[in-house]
Amino acid sequence: AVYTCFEDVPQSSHFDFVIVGGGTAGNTLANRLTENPHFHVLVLEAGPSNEGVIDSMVPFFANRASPFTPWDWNYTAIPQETLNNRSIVYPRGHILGGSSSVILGSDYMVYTRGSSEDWDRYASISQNQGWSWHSIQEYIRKNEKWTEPADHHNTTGQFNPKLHTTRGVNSVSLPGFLWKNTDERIIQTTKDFADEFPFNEDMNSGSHLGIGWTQNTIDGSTGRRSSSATSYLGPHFISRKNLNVLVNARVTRLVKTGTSRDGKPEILGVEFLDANNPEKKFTVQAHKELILSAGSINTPQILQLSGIGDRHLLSSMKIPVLVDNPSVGRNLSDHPLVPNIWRANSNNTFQAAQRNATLASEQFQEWNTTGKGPLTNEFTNQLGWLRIPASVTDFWGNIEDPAAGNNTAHYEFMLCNGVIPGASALPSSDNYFSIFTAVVSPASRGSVALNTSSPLDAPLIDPGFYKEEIDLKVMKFAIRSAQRFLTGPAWSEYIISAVDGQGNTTMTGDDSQLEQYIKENTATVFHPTGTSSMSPVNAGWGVVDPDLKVKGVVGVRIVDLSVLPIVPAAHPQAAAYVVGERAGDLIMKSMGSN
Ligand SMILES: Cc1cc2nc3c(=O)[nH]c(=O)nc-3n(C[C@H](O)[C@H](O)[C@H](O)COP(=O)(O)OP(=O)(O)OC[C@H]3O[C@@H](n4cnc5c(N)ncnc54)[C@H](O)[C@@H]3O)c2cc1C
Repeated sequence: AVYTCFEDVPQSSHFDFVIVGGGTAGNTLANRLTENPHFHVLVLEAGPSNEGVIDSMVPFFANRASPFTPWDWNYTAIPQETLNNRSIVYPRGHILGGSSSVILGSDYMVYTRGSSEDWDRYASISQNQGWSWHSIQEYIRKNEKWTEPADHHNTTGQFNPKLHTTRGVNSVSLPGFLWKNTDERIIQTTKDFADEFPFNEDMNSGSHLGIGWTQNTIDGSTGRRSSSATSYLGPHFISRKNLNVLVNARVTRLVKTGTSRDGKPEILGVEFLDANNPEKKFTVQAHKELILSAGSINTPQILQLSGIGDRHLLSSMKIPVLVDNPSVGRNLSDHPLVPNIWRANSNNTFQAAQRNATLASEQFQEWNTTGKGPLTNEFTNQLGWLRIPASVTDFWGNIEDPAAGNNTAHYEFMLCNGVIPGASALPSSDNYFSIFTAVVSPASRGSVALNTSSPLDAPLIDPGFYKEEIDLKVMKFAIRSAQRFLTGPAWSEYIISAVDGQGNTTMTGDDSQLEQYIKENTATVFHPTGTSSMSPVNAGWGVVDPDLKVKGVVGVRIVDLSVLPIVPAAHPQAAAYVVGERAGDLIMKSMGSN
């Protein structure tokens, strides 16, 4: 069951596994471990329950769940020199379901598995074939539950049914509401410009290049978002006697409980604050393993607060050093994103309901009573995964191509029928079309580090955008590519003119004007990864072994997106689910339980 008060949690003295963070990967693991009725699991989640949070249920209200709400950690990144010293908002889910429950403005419920080369690179970096594309297919099948889109439209040619299954846990669907005015133009342009913008029937095959229909974590039968909380903690799972979830429980540090025979600290305890009783610190101990699933920002923060990290940083905060590991919090990779907006000759865009309260209310009623209509969708019906063509000579100079291989994208298009509410300021009049561009195989790296020794203070988050100039070059190419896309004949009567960005910058100017446009308008796609990276056993770097056990200690694994060494060229919630599923498998096997 889900509890709001620690005293109400039964068997509070005996838990085999304690999972810190009821997010995407954490809830997946909690579900799999409690398939064994003898394993008692406690999940400690800092945020509130997702029950009744309408903004987290309605796909099109996704942007309202974050930022600056109780369901968000409300982080801001440190000022980025490369973005004219701007500090950008850096949302993270603070709610049961974690970041799979909050989806803001420019990012959605997009379900993308990445390219096969991304996963094969993880296997190669970690020297463990269990992370290869071939090996993770079983976890994709355990995760995905394909559902018909909410409007039951004919989906022939919009996905490849052979790649999908209805047997998993987490609902996935195609768009449940079609925007004919833009859907048809986008697909037509993949025919008109087939060389540069080829159509891809299903970008989740492992070969993701091209433009195709977006798959989302939405349950088409209800028109509602599917998160790790609604799926893996759904009614027939959360009723298990051995599955206990405590919300409003913020873990402040891990606690050493002993020393192993080979002299390593054994860590099975956690200290946490219960929002109902903020004066008191609680501790709880796992009997078998402690799992950190607090996500790419909070997992390294908790490690550092517990004395696991770079000794120079820890000493400067007067935190006793348990394990000196400079890799903790380093190696962050994320996707920078720029919204590109054009005035459109249409009155059938997102803006119609934004400016008409009666229409907005009708759309909500339709969603609420029938599970149909425009609110069953997120914001993009089509995505593109694209590369700098080999014909562009001298693009990379001496720099090694940062993509995982020749079939992996350098940049992405998210194509939207208007200005997305919350993602950009809504102009007071007219209608729009937008293409969000993102650098999806970045060379730059950032970091997460404690700002103070207080667990209640936000860490310093540095996404490191454009630290490597090549990423800026890729973004320039991506925006010009978006402009080329709209020169297709399908758009000639539709696109009126490009709209200026923040700070009166324009995307249509020369190289240096375009650079200013990028610097003033870059945000994050919210995909930080790699801050507790896995590395080969006995490597001189990295935070966890390929079985996700924390190096240098006994008792703790990390099970969230922070363990993947590089952000995939994908929206990474599917990857977080894969990490949760594989961790379940690894732990069950190590306990002799399957
Ligand atoms: C606004 C937004 C939109 C996104 N949109 C998409 C998308 O459309 N498609 C996609 O594929 N990906 C998307 N992502 C990225 C994706 O959601 C994340 O990469 C993924 O969910 C990460 O999973 P995780 O398990 O690593 O962490 P999370 O799901 O973030 O889970 C971490 C959990 O730990 C909890 N926690 C943290 N610290 C503590 C603590 N001290 N004590 C107790 N609990 C703690 C958090 O509250 C949270 O519930 C989005 C992310 C955000 C923030």
